Amino acid sequence: KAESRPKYPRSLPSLPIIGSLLHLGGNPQLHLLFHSLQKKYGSLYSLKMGSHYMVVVSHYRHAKEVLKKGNTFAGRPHTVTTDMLTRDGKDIAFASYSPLWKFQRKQVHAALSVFRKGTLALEKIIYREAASLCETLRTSQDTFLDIAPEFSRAITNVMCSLCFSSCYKREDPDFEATLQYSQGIVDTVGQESLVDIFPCLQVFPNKDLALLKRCVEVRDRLLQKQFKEHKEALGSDSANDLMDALLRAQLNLENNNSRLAQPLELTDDHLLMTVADIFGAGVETTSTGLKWAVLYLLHYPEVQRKIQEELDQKIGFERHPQLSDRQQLPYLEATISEVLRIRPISPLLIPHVALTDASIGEYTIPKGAQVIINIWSLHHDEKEWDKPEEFNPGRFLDERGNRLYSPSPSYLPFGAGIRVCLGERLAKMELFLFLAWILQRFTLEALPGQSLPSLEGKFGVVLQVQPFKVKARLRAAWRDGV
Ligand code: HEM
Repeated sequence: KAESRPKYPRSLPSLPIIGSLLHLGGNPQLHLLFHSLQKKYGSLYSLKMGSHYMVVVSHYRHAKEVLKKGNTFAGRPHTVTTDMLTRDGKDIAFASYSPLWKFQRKQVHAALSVFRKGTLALEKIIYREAASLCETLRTSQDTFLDIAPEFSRAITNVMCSLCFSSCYKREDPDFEATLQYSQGIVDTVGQESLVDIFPCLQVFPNKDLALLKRCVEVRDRLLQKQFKEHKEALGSDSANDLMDALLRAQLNLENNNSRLAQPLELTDDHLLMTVADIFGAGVETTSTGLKWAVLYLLHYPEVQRKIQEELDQKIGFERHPQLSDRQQLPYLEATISEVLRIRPISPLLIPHVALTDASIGEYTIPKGAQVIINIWSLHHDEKEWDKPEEFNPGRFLDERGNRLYSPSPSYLPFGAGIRVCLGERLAKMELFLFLAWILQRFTLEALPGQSLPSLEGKFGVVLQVQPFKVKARLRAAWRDGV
């Protein structure tokens, strides 16, 4: 009996060594390039980056199949840059599926749930930072300001509180170093740079790699300092942040390992890389989300006005917005959803790897294949979204203005399944609270007499916003000394 032959996804032409590189035309906007290749190769196709076999997924049905098929696609590729960043995958985001990875995820998840309440209530930390950000905007309300560093500062401080219970003053040299190394990492990691495609190139001097190395050194010096202080203080009542939680988990594991069928070792490296990961994954993503939101509000002042009307009606001017107001502010919530749709912060997710021979739809996917899920394509699929390039928060609301949670299944800004973003709830809290606080007090304005700043993103580990300036004008109700 003839066995049915495996059917592989259609492939871009490929040459030895360089693979399909010539057919990618050197376009650095990989999400757009992959999106456009669908026209010729269909919604599931393959290509070779150097010698790596990659499958690109552009339809939500296939995407959900990949993300929700247990751990089949829960691997991650090793790359030169991410290995340098994570001490060879000892973190969560870039580590392949393993029992230890599961343990690390579980610990962080548990810690984040605890931190929603209690002394380290994340909500209160965000209020503190939102208040401080509003104060900065108030003092510079007559100038056009680059708001990006202000968002980075605010979110960095939220993450510093969460990870280390520390909060930096503006001038603190450690804080400035943190801001700088974070930017350096965003500029260098995951760009599908040549070193990642051809690891052998790392023997030649490489500017990006040298910068990443310097940034990692600075990060490690600061991490080590926190680690030492936390280890010394462990056991005292003040032990309450993510680093403490992981130190306790490490101790528990050491004490209980003999009872486990498969002993696990959470080394200091794993612990440090987990904290660094949460910090890294938490800062750039959320501040980028805030930047996109502000940029879209400059382009669509009518959306800004509607959010302010909603805030004025539901909250007024006597108190600040709180997390419990979310249900009351569906238009703001819908605007956040629409920002994450139209400019997905992580447009290609993080690459997944098939851990066994597998399939997607009718196609055979060999073990070891990298699977790239093009969220950009999902979020701009014309069959799912009416005029996808139009910014329209209304698409997330029903006719009565109530919030519709998923107008289309083709919406996955945080991924799904076992690798879903660990910080989704925290990120949504931050986006909601920072925007609500800012728009309750200020109206955001673009530079007059000039064309509006570009809505084109720059592909990288996050979809970056090009620098722009904004004036935050205090609204009438707040002008008299609030
Ligand atoms: C608006 C903000 C954010 C967005 C849009 C976002 C989105 C994502 C996406 C798309 C992934 C990849 C999922 C995949 O590969 O399938 C991811 C992974 C991850 N995110 Fe987020 N994220 C955000 C904020 C955060 C925050 C605040 C934290 C930390 C508390 C965080 C922690 C993580 C971690 C640890 C992973 C890796 C999960 C794993 O590989 O198992 N993220 N995020």
